[in-house]
Amino acid sequence: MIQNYKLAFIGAGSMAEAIFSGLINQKKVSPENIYVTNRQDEERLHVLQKKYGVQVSSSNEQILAKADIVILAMKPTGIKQAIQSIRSYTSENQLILSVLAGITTEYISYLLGHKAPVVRVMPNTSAAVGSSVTVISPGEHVNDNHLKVTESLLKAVGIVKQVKEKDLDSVTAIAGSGPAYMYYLVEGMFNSLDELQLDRKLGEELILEMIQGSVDLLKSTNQTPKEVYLNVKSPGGTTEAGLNVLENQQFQEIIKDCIIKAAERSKEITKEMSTIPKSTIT
Ligand SMILES: NC(=O)C1=CN([C@@H]2O[C@H](COP(=O)(O)OP(=O)(O)OC[C@H]3O[C@@H](n4cnc5c(N)ncnc54)[C@H](OP(=O)(O)O)[C@@H]3O)[C@@H](O)[C@H]2O)C=CC1
Ligand SMILES: O=C(O)[C@@H]1CCC=N1
Repeated sequence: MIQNYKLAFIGAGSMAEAIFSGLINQKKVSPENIYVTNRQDEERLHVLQKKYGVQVSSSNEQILAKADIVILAMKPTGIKQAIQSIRSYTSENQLILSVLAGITTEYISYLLGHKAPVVRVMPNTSAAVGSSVTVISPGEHVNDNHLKVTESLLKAVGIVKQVKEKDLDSVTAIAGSGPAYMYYLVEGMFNSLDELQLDRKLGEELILEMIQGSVDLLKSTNQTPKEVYLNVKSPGGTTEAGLNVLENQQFQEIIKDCIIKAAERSKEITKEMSTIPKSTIT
C-alpha cells in the first residue's frame, strides 16, 4: 500500500532518521521515495544521503512538489517558521504527519491555512530497528483512508495505537520519552560493572539480555510486576538486599515523578508554542 508513496521529511534529526531508516531496513519504502530536508546543516543531509541513499535537498519546493506524505520532524520551537517556509508548497491532497511533542493538529492546520489532513504521531527512536511503539491521533480533516495510510506506514517500524489527542501528553511521556529513561537505567547498571570487577563486554551483554528476558516474561505472564519480582526475591537473599536500597531511596516514586513531569512538559509546550491567537478564532 505505501510502497509507491513519496515521503518528505521536514527536519533531518534523530527522529526523522529513526523513522526513515526503519522504513528502509524493513523494505517498506525505497530510499528513492524518501526526501529529506533541513534549514542549514548540509553536512548532515550529505551524511544521510550517503548512508541510506535517500534524496536530500535544501529546497522545500523541490522536496514537497512530489510528496504524498509530509512528515514534520523539527523541534516544536521551530514549527511556526517551518510551516511558514513550506506552506505554499503544500496542498490539501497531501497527508501531513507531525511527530512534534505538544504541538496540536489544530495549530498545525491553522498555520497551514488549508484543509490538509493532519495526524499527530508519537513514535520513538526504536523505529530504527522496527520496534517503535507509535501512537497516532487524527486531526479534523482526517478520513479513514488517511488513517489507514498512516497506520500502514508506521506499522512498518513497530506497533501502532490510536488515541484521542487529549491523551497524547501522557502517551508522549511513556512512548516518546520512555526509551530515554530505560537507557538511563541501563547506563546506571553499566556503571556498576567496574566496581563489580566484571569484564565490561560480558557484563553489558548480561544486562541487556537480562532486561530482554524480563520483558519477555512480563509479556507472557498474567502476573503483576510485583508478583514477578517477589518470585525472584528470597528471604535474606541477594535480591532483597538490592530491593531494600531501591525502596529506601523511593525509586518508584522517583520514576512516577519522572513520567508525570514529562507529561506536564508536553502540556506546557502546547501552551507555549501551539496557541492560536484569540483574534483569529471565530
Ligand atoms: N528524538 C526522539 O526520541 C523523539 C522526538 N520526537 C519529536 O521529533 C521532533 C524532532 O526531534 P529530534 O529528531 O530529536 O530533533 P533534532 O534536533 O535531532 O532534529 C531536528 C531537525 O529539524 C531540522 N529543522 C529545524 N527547523 C527546521 C525547519 N524550519 N525546516 C526544516 N528543518 C528544520 C534541524 O536541522 P537544521 O537546524 O539544519 O534546520 C534538524 O535536522 C521533535 O519535535 C520531537 O518532539 C518525538 C518522539 C521521539
Ligand atoms: O524530548 C522530547 O521532547 C521529545 C519528545 C519525546 C521524545 N523526545
